[in-house]
This record gives sequence, structure tokens and C-alpha cells, in this order.
Amino acid sequence: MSKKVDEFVTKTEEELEKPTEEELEELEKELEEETEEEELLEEVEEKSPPPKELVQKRKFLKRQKDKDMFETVEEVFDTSTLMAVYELMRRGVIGELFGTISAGKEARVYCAKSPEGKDLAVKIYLTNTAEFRKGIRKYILGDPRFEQIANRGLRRLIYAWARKEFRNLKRFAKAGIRVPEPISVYKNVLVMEFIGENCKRAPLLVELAKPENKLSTEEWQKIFDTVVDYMVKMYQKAKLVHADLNEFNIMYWQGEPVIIDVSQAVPLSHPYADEFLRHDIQQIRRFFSSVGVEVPSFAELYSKITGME
Ligand SMILES: Nc1ncnc2c1ncn2[C@@H]1O[C@H](COP(=O)(O)OP(=O)(O)OP(=O)(O)O)[C@@H](O)[C@H]1O
Repeated sequence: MSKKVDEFVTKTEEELEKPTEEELEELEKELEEETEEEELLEEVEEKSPPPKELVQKRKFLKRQKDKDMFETVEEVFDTSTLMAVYELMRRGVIGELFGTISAGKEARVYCAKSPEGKDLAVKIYLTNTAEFRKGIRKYILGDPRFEQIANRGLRRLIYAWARKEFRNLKRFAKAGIRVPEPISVYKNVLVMEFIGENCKRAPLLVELAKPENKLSTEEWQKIFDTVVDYMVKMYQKAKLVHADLNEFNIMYWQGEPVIIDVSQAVPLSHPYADEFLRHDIQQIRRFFSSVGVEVPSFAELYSKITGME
């Protein structure tokens, strides 16, 4: 944990003024409402660039991201982020904030405890313009219209991005897909269920595939079947395509795969939803065949997920 956060947490613990019941109800309502920026984000998404280019660029950025995952990144919290964490403490969502679980380009994930002592995952989206721009580019590649909007109110757009992940988590959970339970979102801070125990996160599928874990083909088959079942539910019930589904975005906890990183999921109405779905299917086929599962053909999976013959 950075020194800044440490000092901040100690200070706020003594100074917290808890919200009233009415205020909490108001806050709950606020979470349900779509902000202007969220609408704007949806509009911008509709105008994303050609699918081929987008998919290729995503692949490249993913490789970069995986490489960077293992590099240490300096912790930098700006005042507004500190104030957002403070507000979540005041609301009784976060009790204490601990160390970093992951330091990606777009977000940092921290382990925290609720005031009742329950483990929480706190995902903080970076508000640094350059960082966010790089991150969101994989999604809305250098679209000049986006650049314009971004210049006008990038910070608010980031808040919308965090809320989008919160909503997508809700939508997935409602459709019966195992995701971290979304707890709260405020500004660029998203609070969700911690997948793991005592601040030790559960493994990702990519880690589970390492030889020392020695999972049997039957066990992999079971995980594969569950992931496909999730994909069917995503498409047919949640009416969303994950759009970045692979072994880096699926955790494994208590015998079940758990889908994470859903901020970039798109509705089926998105012009490139089908392209993203095809890419997700290819990624899943590639990974599971590499661990010995006899995966069905692309066409078979595609028709199962979409329900189209
Ligand atoms: N709910 C959670 N519980 C425990 N660990 C989590 C949780 N959510 C995310 N993580 C950890 O944090 C990492 C990054 O989370 P996520 O993929 O949502 O963010 P990201 O912005 O895409 O980050 P990255 O750029 O590193 O992929 C995950 O790979 C996982 O190790």
C-alpha cells in the first residue's frame, strides 16, 4: 500500500461521518440511473472502427498488457481518487484498503475489507489521461469523434466506464453467470466481491494451466462446459458479448470458473458484436484445446451460443 493511502485511511477512520438511511436510499437509487456520460459512451461505441482492425489491435494490446502485468507500477492516487475512496468509506462500503492485487494499464485492483471484515476487491480506473486513452483505444480506436468528446470531459467518461462495468456485472449475475458480485461504484472506484481469500486472489485459468497444478482432462472438460454455458447465458439471457474472453479474464474459485473484466462487454445490438463473439469463441477454443479438451468445431459452438442453426 502506498504511503499516501495509508495516511489517508488512518485519517478518515477517525473522521467518518456516516450517511443517514435516507441518504443511503438516495445513493442506491443513483446507482440505478444511467448518467448522461453513460449514454454518450454508448453512442460513441456505436461508431467504433472496422472490426478487423479493431480485433487485430486488441490482440496486440492484449500481448502488451500481459507483458506489463508483471512489471511493477508506481502507485499514484490523485486527490479526487482519494476523495472517492473516502466517500465509499463514509458510506460504509469500504472499511480498510490494503495492497495491490494487480496493476494494469487502465486500472489497479486492490484488496480491501468491508467494515464487517469481509474481503473486497476495489478496482480503481486510472484517471491519468494518457493511460486511459491508451486503454480505451483498444475499444474505440483513435476515432476522431471520440477524441473530441474525450477532450471535453475525459474524467466523466472514465466514471461512466466504471459504471458500465458495474452494470455489466449485474447483468451477467442476473443471467446466472458467475462473476464477482458488484457492490458499489462511485466515480472511478468499483467495489466488488473478492474472488479468493484473505487477500490472496484465486488463480486465473492461464495460471491453472501451469504443469504444477496438474488438472486432469476431465476437470478441464468440466470447466470448459461451464464456460460454454456462461457464453450461452451471456448471449441469450444477458444479451451481451464479453468481447475480451480468454484465459486471462477467467478466474477459478471453489471449483467454478468466474468471469472478470467485463467493462468492454457490448450489447448484441453493437455493430461489431458478432465479430467480437467470433473472436471470443476462437480464444476459448484455442485455450481449451491447448489443455487437452476436445473442443467442438467453431460452427457448432457458434450455433449453440447464439441459438441459431
Ligand atoms: N473480484 C476480484 N477478486 C480478486 N481478484 C481480482 C478481481 N477482479 C480482478 N482481480 C485481479 O485483478 C486483475 C486485473 O483485473 P481486471 O482484468 O478486471 O482489470 P484490467 O483493467 O483489465 O487489468 P489488466 O490490465 O491487468 O488486465 C485480474 O487479472 C485478477 O488477477
